[in-house]
Amino acid sequence: MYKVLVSDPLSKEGMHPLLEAEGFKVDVQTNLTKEELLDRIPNYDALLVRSQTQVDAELIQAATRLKIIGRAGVGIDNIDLSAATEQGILVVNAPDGNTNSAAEHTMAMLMALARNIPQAFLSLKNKQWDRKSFIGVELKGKTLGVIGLGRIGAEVAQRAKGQRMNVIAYDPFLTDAKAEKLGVQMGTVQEVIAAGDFLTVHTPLLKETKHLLGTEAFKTMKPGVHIVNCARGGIIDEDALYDAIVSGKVAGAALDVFEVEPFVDHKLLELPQVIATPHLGASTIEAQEVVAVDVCDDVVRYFTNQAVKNPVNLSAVPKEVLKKIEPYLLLGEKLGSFIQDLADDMVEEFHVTYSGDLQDLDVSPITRNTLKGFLRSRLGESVNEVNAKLFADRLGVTVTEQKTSQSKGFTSLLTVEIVMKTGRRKVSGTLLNGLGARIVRVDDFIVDVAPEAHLLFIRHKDQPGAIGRVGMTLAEERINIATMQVGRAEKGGAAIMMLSVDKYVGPTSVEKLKRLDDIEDAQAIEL
Ligand SMILES: NC(=O)C1=CN([C@@H]2O[C@H](COP(=O)(O)OP(=O)(O)OC[C@H]3O[C@@H](n4cnc5c(N)ncnc54)[C@H](O)[C@@H]3O)[C@@H](O)[C@H]2O)C=CC1
Ligand SMILES: O=C(O)C(=O)COP(=O)(O)O
Repeated sequence: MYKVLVSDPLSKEGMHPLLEAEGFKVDVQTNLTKEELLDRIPNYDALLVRSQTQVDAELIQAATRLKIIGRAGVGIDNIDLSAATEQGILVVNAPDGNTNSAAEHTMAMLMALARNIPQAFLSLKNKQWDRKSFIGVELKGKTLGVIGLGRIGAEVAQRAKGQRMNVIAYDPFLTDAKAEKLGVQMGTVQEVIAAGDFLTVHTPLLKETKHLLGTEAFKTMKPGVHIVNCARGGIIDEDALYDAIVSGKVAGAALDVFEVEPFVDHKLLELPQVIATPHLGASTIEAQEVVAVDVCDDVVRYFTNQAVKNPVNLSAVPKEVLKKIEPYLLLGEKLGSFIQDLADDMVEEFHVTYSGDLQDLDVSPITRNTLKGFLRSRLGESVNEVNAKLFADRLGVTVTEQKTSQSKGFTSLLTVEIVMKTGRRKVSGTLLNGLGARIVRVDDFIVDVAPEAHLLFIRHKDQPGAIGRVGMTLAEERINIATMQVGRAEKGGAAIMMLSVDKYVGPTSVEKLKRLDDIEDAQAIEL
């Protein structure tokens, strides 16, 4: 008998695959304290949650019998994925079931915000017939800026078109074809932020999207902009939003999600321009039924030895193979992540080439890990070596794997090349005896740098003073240089600098570098 604990409210109708299957005992206990959960979890084979239960490393460590965690929804930021993977626990989610509900909730919030509906209702409840205080604005003809045009963002964009809004969107994986199909204009993130009369965010919460709308972004927005967040708290900096509303720059905000949840007292709610719901985007009868069916189905599949439909973690590599290729898995992941930071346009092709010793190995797990590194910095932790290829297919990125005998003098060489409409970028890495992983080539330039932490790749003209200007600018930004290499194709021609620095180089500092004389491009790389 497999024991399943359901620790967040799931639709009873949606749980039928599990309730009807033989050999499962389901306990629904949705109000457990952390201590109670820690105490009971060792008795269970499966755990089903939504966003409220914090499945942290402590809980996972205590879960000695647990084989599978099902997240009845999209976001998996309440689950410590690496702790689960380390302990061999499979995590599955339900990525599609609540898309429609979240999109409808976003539209409801957008319209309620434009017409002050919650505020007017509250006033009427307080026995005031006040028609003057709640003059709204129309949506028709206004511009909606959408940041993150994935499942939900795309649905919102289509609905906004129905309201006769103009839609401008930014998503690193947005293709011309998709933009055309949805009838949206494509822009950079800065262009979207500056163009919107209304702005709505639909990205996961990642290192790259944390405080995406912060003090600097608010400065560049249109005065009187309205902001909607039905994705994740933390994408918008709540303190910066508060200040922008108080200063009059932002006319109002509609929030379904918050940096810390749950709460009952929040300073943003003291502002009359803010309307809010307690994380209700996915809370419809329909969505809850579908997401519960999806995860319950996967739990049954897992225990009856069938392939699960929505795996979020776990490698499919046999242990013996894993041992041989393990060091290259990490190198591949780092190279994938490195090349993502070099991509300045939609990536259409992703090629991984193996040479030297690597020719004799089964390299497909390395390719999957490289692809995972590439996609993860944009799509978050839900991308893993199991599902990375699936994500690439969905995004229309062609992935190839090749072996060649040309290892350019290295014992083994792993090269990742991306092809975009605007050009190609390439990075190679190797494992050096005693020194570990190194990046040895970027485009056609030879470098030698450990793929770690904060790097800066600069293309410049080989002219006196260029290096000094970069050094001065970084000093002004209080960024310390740890190592620096320069290389050039020919005297006075194209040249590069590869720096490792002591802290994250933010977009403002990168822009400053790009504006320097003789500097053609600068890219911050976070590994
Ligand atoms: N309020 C609620 O109850 C619900 C919230 N959500 C949240 O909504 C968000 C979106 O969900 P889905 O559309 O299903 O996910 P998705 O994975 O289909 O779409 C996310 C999109 O964000 C894009 N993205 C990643 N980094 C970006 C960046 N720096 N700038 C712009 N775009 C970036 C990705 O390329 C991707 O297309 C997630 O955070 C999810 O957890 C989802 C369902 C319900
Ligand atoms: O699916 C998601 O990402 C959500 O945010 C929905 O969260 P919930 O299942 O309603 O707690």
